[in-house]
Amino acid sequence: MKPSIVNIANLHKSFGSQQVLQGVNWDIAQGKVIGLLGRNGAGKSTLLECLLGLREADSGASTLFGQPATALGDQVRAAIGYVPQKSELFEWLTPVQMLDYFKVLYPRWNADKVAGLLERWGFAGEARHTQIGRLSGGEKQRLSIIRALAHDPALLVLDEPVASLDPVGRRDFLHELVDGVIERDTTVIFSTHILSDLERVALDVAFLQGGKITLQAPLDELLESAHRITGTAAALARLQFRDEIRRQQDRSGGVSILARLNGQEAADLRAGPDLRVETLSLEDLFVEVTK
Ligand SMILES: Nc1ncnc2c1ncn2[C@@H]1O[C@H](COP(=O)(O)OP(=O)(O)OP(=O)(O)O)[C@@H](O)[C@H]1O
Repeated sequence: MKPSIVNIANLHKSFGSQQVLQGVNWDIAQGKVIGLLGRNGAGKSTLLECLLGLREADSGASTLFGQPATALGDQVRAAIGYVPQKSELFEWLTPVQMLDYFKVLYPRWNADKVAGLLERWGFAGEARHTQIGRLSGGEKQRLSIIRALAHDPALLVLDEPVASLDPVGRRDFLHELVDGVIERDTTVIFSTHILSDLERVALDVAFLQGGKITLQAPLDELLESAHRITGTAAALARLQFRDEIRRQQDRSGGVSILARLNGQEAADLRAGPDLRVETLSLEDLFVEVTK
């Protein structure tokens, strides 16, 4: 079994009376690539910040590489790459100056990789000597990603990394993630709302809902096994599932169950009367799980 890189135990965080994280438990093994999903305001950024020790939780613990996130040693710090939702780059420096500044801080800085990414990601010409404050939102985001990848981190945490990228920028980023990062057994956690991107790179998905990770599974397995079963309350009342995700009743009295089924279980249900059994797209699944 691969070692655990991130371990979160019973993490709570409130802002005033608003309880955002309500007992998050999450264990992430080395080499996992996880897409973190949740509705706007679900607490994804808060969770990623608490996970990294950048924001103090009210209770509970987060450990990275076995060390408390709030007291990381230099070696562990140097093994982490982070792209925040709003990048805080040094606006008065140029991209080259900013990267030179960070280079000194990281023993494993990969200068060849940085040069290649600058070249391919739109910083071949003038932009590399333009003050960062004058770059567009997408250019700043690319730069923030370059900075996070530059030291070949063992743990990469990305908070909506592609939100301001155009389709070409997103494709370039996904390429880099698949070829340059995931292949090296890097552990990656990234939050996103762009589900099509997730289907291209995420091996696992985790849903944050109601302040907890309510579901985590390999994406392909989940898409294959997740079914929505609908029918009358009477027909569904009899059904019990080994792997039921949620069960709810709508206003008209109809019931819908979201459950993970194997092929045989789905076929048996379909053969019975009064039930509708459907597989779900990732978007449908997102809607169902985060209701
Ligand atoms: N510093 C803060 N002070 C007060 N409330 C905050 C603070 N940071 C976050 N919140 C609140 O906590 C909740 C979760 O915010 P968070 O940014 O973690 O959500 P998110 O899942 O990342 O959302 P999105 O998908 O929109 O980026 C929101 O309701 C937000 O308003």
